[in-house]
Amino acid sequence: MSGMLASVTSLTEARIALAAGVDIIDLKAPEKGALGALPIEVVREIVAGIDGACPVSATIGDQPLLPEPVLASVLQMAATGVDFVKIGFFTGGDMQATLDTLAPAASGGLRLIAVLFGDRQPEITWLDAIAAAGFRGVMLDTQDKQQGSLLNCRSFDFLKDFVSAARARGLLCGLAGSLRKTDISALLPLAPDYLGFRGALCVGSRRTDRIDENSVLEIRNLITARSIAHAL
Ligand SMILES: O=C[C@H](O)COP(=O)(O)O
Repeated sequence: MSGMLASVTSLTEARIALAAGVDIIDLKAPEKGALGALPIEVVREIVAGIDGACPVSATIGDQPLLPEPVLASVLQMAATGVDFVKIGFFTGGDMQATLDTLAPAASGGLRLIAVLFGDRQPEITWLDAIAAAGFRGVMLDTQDKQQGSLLNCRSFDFLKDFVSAARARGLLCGLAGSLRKTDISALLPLAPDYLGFRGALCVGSRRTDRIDENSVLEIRNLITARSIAHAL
């Protein structure tokens, strides 16, 4: 049964997501990019406000995979008490050197999620190095939010192979990327651990606008209903 991740920008939005029954509350600043980071003090406020009622993840911002800056951002975000720290695999860095630098933090208990971008030609073979570095999970998202849904930029077979490869390596697996409610029926048969949303939850489907409670509930209920139907 797949779960639902909702990306929020404030404690008010986090409480709406919690009340709707989402499975992961994800903290990010959409106006700062694909994985924009919220200010540390806002993250702390939300973590305190949710108070363990639901797993919370947070992004460290759109930054190249450079070992020391990424490690510093990860440690700072982890110190807020979030359950998962999400790291974008942006170009312009050294993926293996960064994974090597993060591995001790992962083995020390930090639950790290690698976010790959379906619109940036990710390689499924990267999952070997991500798993070897001790990451807890992996997501396939999109970087350019103007290019439409994840389904517009990767084939269904690729998504199927990605989810299977993550599962085979013991990695939690999420699919996201400008997903719309009409994408849910197509994606749930792949049985990712969760589907991630921001844009579709927002007023006018504008990811930088506020989330709309009814949209959150509608997508939550669609995922639940379609998962049950698929399981029967
Ligand atoms: O992790 C999930 C992402 O926040 C999804 O955001 P999006 O729907 O704007 O692509």
